[in-house]
Amino acid sequence: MSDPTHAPAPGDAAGKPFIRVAAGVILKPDGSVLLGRRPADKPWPGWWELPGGKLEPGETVLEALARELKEELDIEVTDASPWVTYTHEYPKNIVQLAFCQVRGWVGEPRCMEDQQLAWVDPSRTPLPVGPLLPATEPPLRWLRLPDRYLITAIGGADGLAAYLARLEKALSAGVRLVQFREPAWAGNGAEDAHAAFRRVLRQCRRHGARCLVNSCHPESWWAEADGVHLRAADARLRAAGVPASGADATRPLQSVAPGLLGVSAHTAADLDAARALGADFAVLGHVLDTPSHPGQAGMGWARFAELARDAGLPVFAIGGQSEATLADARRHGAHGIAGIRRI
Ligand SMILES: Nc1nc2c([nH]c(=O)n2[C@H]2C[C@H](O)[C@@H](COP(=O)(O)OP(=O)(O)OP(=O)(O)O)O2)c(=O)[nH]1
Repeated sequence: MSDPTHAPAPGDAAGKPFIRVAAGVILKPDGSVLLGRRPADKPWPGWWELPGGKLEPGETVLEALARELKEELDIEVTDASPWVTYTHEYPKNIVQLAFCQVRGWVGEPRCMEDQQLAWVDPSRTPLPVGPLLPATEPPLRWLRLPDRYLITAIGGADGLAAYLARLEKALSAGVRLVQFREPAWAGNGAEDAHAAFRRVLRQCRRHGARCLVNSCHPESWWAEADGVHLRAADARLRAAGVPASGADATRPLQSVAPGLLGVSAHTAADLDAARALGADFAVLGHVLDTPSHPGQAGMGWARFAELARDAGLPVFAIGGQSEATLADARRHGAHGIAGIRRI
């Protein structure tokens, strides 16, 4: 779980200068990311960061990003999308960093400002470079989150064998993040569901995938999983310190469920709760119409983008998502896609 103190856009509350920065998460198809070492003539000399710089008056984030990457690295950006906007308070200023994923560019990045460059694999820690700027650590951690999140819908004991076969296919195809969520389990009840959860967990682990458990399941199961995924209402209660029924909201979540923390969100208030709890990511939707919410129109991509922009943490799009929508999701600020049927 991440440090919950980094709320976005606190303004100039501490009386410190507030600066806006566009930073490029320049990704090669193999997942490696480009880091730069700050030159001697800038603040924080010698520290490693993502290439980028301050917005000039009247510039959008993507305009500033394109200008900075041309000036610093001599590349032309051809494919960039907003990712996470994150605010960090330094001793002397407050910096709001709009991290953008860059997957297309023309030219070979080269040092134009006397900085040093290195392509690193973010999944290999510690990274083979010197210290990172404090606000550069979260995006490198977020890059270790898969971009597809599969949620189970087994239904009951009768469907388990067929589901495990489907899960095997998804894991073989590269799915590395799964959520066990069975709010309406049919069969012999909780005991049966617990056995199914353990089967799903074992199968995920055989593939090196992580499996979270939804907070609709007993808190006593949570520590077995690779993390917990809180329903929106549970996250709001916990963020407010109100005990949820059957759960001890006063016990720190990290001690009940070590590992990843995901939160479901439908509104800005839900995303605020996710951030307050230090969630690793949120799942926001539903975006497009989906059979799991018949008759309820999706929020659409424009609203999704607006909410995700202020979330301050990685956001998965849910509702009508599939491989075919991943590019759209990224264009609108999503970290990735989540779903039951087509992930
Ligand atoms: N580019 C970049 N800046 C970062 C990162 N993490 C982080 O805390 N920062 C902070 C450091 C600085 O306070 C600020 C960026 O300012 P900068 O001095 O590099 O901006 P700039 O390139 O426009 O430079 P200048 O006009 O001041 O010379 O953001 C990061 O990963 N990338």
